[in-house]
Amino acid sequence: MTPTFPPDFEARMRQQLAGAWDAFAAAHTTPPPVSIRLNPRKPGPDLYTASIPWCATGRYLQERPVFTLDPALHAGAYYVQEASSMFLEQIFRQVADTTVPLRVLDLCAAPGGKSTHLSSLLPLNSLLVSNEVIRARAGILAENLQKWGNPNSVVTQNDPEDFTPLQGFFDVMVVDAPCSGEGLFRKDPEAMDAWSIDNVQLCSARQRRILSDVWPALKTNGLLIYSTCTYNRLENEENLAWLRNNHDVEFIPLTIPPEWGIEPIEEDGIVGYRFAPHRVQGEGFFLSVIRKRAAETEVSVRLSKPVFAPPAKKILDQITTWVQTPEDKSFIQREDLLQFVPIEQAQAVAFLSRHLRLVIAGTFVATLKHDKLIPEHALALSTVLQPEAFPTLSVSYDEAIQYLRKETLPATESGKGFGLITHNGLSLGWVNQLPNRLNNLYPAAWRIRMGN
Ligand SMILES: C[S@@+](CC[C@H](N)C(=O)[O-])C[C@H]1O[C@@H](n2cnc3c(N)ncnc32)[C@H](O)[C@@H]1O
Repeated sequence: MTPTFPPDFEARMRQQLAGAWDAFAAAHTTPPPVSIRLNPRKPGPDLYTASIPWCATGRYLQERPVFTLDPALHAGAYYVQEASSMFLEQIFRQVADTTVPLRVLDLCAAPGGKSTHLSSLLPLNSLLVSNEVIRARAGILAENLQKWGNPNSVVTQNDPEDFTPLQGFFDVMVVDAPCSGEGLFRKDPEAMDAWSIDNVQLCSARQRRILSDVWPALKTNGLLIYSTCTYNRLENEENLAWLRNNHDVEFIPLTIPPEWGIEPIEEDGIVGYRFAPHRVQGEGFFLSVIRKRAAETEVSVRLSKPVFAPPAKKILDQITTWVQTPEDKSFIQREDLLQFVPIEQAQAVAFLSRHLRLVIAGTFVATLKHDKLIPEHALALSTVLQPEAFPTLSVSYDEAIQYLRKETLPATESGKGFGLITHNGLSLGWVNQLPNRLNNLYPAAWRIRMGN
């Protein structure tokens, strides 16, 4: 049955879509497609049925499995994401230069759909700063990026205005702005109750504020990717026109085969792309790529004194055997926590720590407890874990679920000390092997609660 759309929304969309309103409304009576994006650096699950044309690792599923009960999801082998959003990939295929390390900001990043994608699209010696202003959501973002496992991510929890002083720091900025969410009405019909013209206006004004705050942090010739999951002009075309009127910008066109069903928008010098569910197999989405032409000064990331202490030699000797290619990593110690970042980005991360609230700086390796190193969960999920460094305990599906529920597993014959639990070649986390049982070290906050 066609949903009852908010009357003001329907009236506007009828006008905006001209003759296509009936097809648009009818698309809201069909179930939203289920799609996932595979992690190219982890063994993939054998789940997919069809590829998503604009994303090499995107797959449509025939039906929605119980994702929570799939160990591969918890291991970061894939991310559940609606298909239109995966279009981000085309910018990195067509416009951005990914042969060199890039500094990228994902400003409104939680829960991490675009950030996990960006982290795979960027060279591993790049720096991805994934930011989320709301504290609880920043925690979920950090969890998802740790599961994804790439060493190029930093998670921050800041207001957009905190980025204003970082002049010319970023090569690419993604602003996936908080919006009125018209494009999610099919997936989340309750979003219709929150919709109003006042809220659209409020969102549009907030988006302009966000863009003004972060604009100085983009380099000259740097790319801004602006996206929303809404259809109205106020939050899309009119915000782009406002950007063009207030800043020296160039809109970048992308090459899009017509059969993809994406609607290119070109008017008055602005260029954008609209996704609607009667034309694409995905939800409503809008995206535009903008190059900054104005000359921007670049902040110096050089600091007079080192911010982070290097670990003691004895510790370093041990943890460098736990990761692949330790020579291209910079290891640091923050209180009892040992972590690493790509060596090329060490100075930039130290600089950021002076300006931003870092939730995660690189990959957590271990915690120092009474002179003993306890491996961190993030290391188990890291794509650069040295697999030979720890004994592995390959478990069945039922045992994997037991482990992910943080239940105690029976002892094995394999030895004592820290061991890596794996299922279908994917690392799930650590256990401490004791003579009579395996002590389950899965993070309590991440455990599966379903069905308990
Ligand atoms: C569309 S969602 C981001 C989705 C995310 N990019 C992804 O792909 O998974 C917008 C995000 O902006 C955050 N947000 C809300 N108000 C904000 C503000 N004033 N400034 C910056 N971000 C804000 C929300 O908490 C939300 O996480």
